[in-house]
Amino acid sequence: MSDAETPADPTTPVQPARADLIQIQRVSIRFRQQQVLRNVELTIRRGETVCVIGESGCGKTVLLKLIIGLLHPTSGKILFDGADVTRLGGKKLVQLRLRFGFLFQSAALFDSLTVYDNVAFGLREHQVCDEEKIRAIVSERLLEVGLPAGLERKKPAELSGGQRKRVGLARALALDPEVMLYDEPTTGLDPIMTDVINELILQTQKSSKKTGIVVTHEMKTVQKVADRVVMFYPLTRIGRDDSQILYDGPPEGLESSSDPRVRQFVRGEAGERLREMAQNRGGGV
Ligand SMILES: Nc1ncnc2c1ncn2[C@@H]1O[C@H](COP(=O)(O)OP(=O)(O)OP(=O)(O)O)[C@@H](O)[C@H]1O
Repeated sequence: MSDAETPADPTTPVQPARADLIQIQRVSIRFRQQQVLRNVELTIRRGETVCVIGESGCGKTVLLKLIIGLLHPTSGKILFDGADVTRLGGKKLVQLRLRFGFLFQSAALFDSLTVYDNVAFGLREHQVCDEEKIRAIVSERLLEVGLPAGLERKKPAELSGGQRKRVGLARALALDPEVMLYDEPTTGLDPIMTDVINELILQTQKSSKKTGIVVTHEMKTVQKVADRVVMFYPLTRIGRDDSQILYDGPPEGLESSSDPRVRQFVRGEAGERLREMAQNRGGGV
């Protein structure tokens, strides 16, 4: 009998929900010669929405993939609700991933399936309910993300970028996950649609008290949805003993951070990078 089938022992007191939902403990990852993360320590608490920011290539997406066991750390541990993700495989890993919803940069929809079938995909795959219930859930989720009726028969190629993101969000929410992972959810959208997606993320997080991790380059997204912001820095730019996390705190504190690298990043000031590029070319700015 698997753990999942073991009947609950009524004499065992119910464990209170663990406040520290995701614990990243001294995690490092290297791809061949390239070290991307080094001794990262980070705890995500249940119910909070954490925005992860940082320069392109500093390892934000790698971090999300480590959390759901798509990548394995070279060293260190990742605990989800007390279970060591790095040791899970097979059925247990599938069960773990069911507790997560993902909205990827590209929305990652199946091109050959209709909007309806895309949103229904996970529910059918994991046989969580019958078709009648699936129909009700799909309609509810599409309504939640503000997509008009009739759109469910279309294919992804017939949708705008913003509509595709919303279908991706509806699909991610279909299984009512505990944790939502968003990887650059507003990239490529116009400012209005960006705000629509930000608002949907905010509503999702607040109404169902989900835990959320949002990888983003958009400071408006950060200001709107984050309870907490974590800023990573590329390993190539820091010393051997320096922490890769430059900032961990509330969004309001970013602008006044004591670290000039944080202030420059959030203001989008390229000063240091321009000087480096000029130096590499052998000239001044
Ligand atoms: N599976 C992989 N194999 C080899 N290298 C990888 C793999 N996945 C990521 N990398 C490398 O790890 C580094 C960090 O990648 P990652 O996608 O996490 O960056 P990021 O911070 O999300 O960047 P961006 O903001 O541009 O999306 C990159 O240099 C990338 O080439």
